[in-house]
Amino acid sequence: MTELARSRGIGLHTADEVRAAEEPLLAATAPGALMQRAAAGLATVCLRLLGDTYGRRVALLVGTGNNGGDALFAGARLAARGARVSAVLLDAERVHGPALAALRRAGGRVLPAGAAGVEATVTRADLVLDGMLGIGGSGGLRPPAARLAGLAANGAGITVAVDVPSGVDASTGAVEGAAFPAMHTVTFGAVKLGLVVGEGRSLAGQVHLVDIGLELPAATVRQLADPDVAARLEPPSAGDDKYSQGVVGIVAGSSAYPGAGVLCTGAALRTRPGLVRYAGTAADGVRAAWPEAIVTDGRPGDAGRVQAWVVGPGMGTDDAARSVLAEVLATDLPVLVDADALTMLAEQPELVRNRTAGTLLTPHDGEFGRFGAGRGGVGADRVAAARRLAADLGCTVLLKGDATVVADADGTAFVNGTGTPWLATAGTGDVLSGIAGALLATGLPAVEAGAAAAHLHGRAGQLAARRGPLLAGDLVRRLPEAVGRVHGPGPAGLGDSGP
Ligand SMILES: NC(=O)C1=CN([C@@H]2O[C@H](COP(=O)(O)OP(=O)(O)OC[C@H]3O[C@@H](n4cnc5c(N)ncnc54)[C@H](O)[C@@H]3O)[C@@H](O)[C@H]2O)[C@@H](O)CC1
Ligand SMILES: [K+]
Repeated sequence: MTELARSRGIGLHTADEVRAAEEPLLAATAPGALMQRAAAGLATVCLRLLGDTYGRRVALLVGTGNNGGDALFAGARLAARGARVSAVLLDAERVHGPALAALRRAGGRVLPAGAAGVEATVTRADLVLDGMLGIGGSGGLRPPAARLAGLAANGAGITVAVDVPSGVDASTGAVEGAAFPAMHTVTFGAVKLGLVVGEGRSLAGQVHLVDIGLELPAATVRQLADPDVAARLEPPSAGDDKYSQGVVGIVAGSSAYPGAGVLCTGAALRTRPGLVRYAGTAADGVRAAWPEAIVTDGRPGDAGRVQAWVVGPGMGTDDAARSVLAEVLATDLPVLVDADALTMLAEQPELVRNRTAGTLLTPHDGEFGRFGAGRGGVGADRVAAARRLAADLGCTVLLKGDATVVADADGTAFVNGTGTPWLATAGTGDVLSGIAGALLATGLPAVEAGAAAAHLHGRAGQLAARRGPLLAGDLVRRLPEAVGRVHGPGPAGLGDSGP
């Protein structure tokens, strides 16, 4: 197996996939065995978070399904270790019977959601365990559940979600109304896609995966961690020369606004310094900033041989820009299309429909909405949105966001884990394009180049933000460190494990 095939990243799964995988396992194991595995893993994480358990107050928010059962069985384990555990039942008539009995046997207290002492119980708890809704939840939280989520948010305790924060769609990360704000989510059998994308990402906090023996199908959506990105970013070998590491050509910026050209070219150089070419009207600015680049103020065809193109950031949308875009897309080379080039492409999508080489589109939500398949906006299911546009155009779409999504026309997708809110700054998109273009030129498939670039970009953002507010230029300066970081010995966890 190649290094790349081994480094496939962490699989992300939908609620339906998890339910389908549970069925045969439930049939093959003793009744209740899976729930005990889940509860044991859950209790272990809670014990670790609590530190000293004896006498600590734990509130369980208990819904009507198996998610509530997990919380109750875990609560019984914590009570057996000396914690003072109270279970708040959303519906006392519909609750997992054996789990409730186990909590009672262990000395736990039980009260209905409407009881007078609920507010104090939840807000003063050292740890609040959210077992209201798991993968069986749908739609927004109903009022009693929404109220409990609000109390937990205002309380002082550590908030821990069981499997998925209640109110978050486990498959999409969408939230309708209120949701439980978890500092930690203990999830069973597989990392649910909704924990790492959309609103679910920030509501899930740190994700802990408990193995309960599920055998899942190969994931169609994955998240790269540092070692996976390192495998896609081979250092040059002894036989390499400046041409053999992948040469990217950049068309970005303009004479009036050279910044995008400078940032994009710099990012490409700092990612893959072998050789970067630039062609466009920001030539003077790029030459002054990056003497290492080979620069022409002519057309792309005058730039010399490249293995991939980046076209778009700050290039304008006039007739000259349109003809440059058409020239680049008429090549049989991989092309990254960003910013102004996306605006032009949305009016002429036929320019990419029949391309045979990889085409990577990198829209933000506004640019996404300009395409036919993007009308109506991105919506709450960001992975589905990226897949829709990719399938419509027969290309690869990198949809920027808090958790950037990269999707291929065949449905293969990645969700990035390293994004930081600091990246919402002018010029950071130009940097991302430079990184992804440099990786495209190494021969990586567009979806992989996009995913690895988003990861590196986020890492550079995390590193730069440690010193305070970041500018796009700081990202370029931090790129060598980000590359070093992914090659380092860090643990192979979810991609957001920090700088
Ligand atoms: N199937 C299994 O063997 C295992 C399941 N596990 C747990 O079971 C969970 C799934 O259990 P369930 O399928 O029982 O489903 P849930 O426990 O997620 O919730 C289902 C219940 O919630 C109610 N509900 C749905 N939407 C609601 C809303 N918006 N507001 C209020 N109530 C709502 C439904 O009426 C139903 O009674 C998993 O997330 C996991 O925590 C784990 O114990 C591992 C093993
Ligand atoms: K939950």
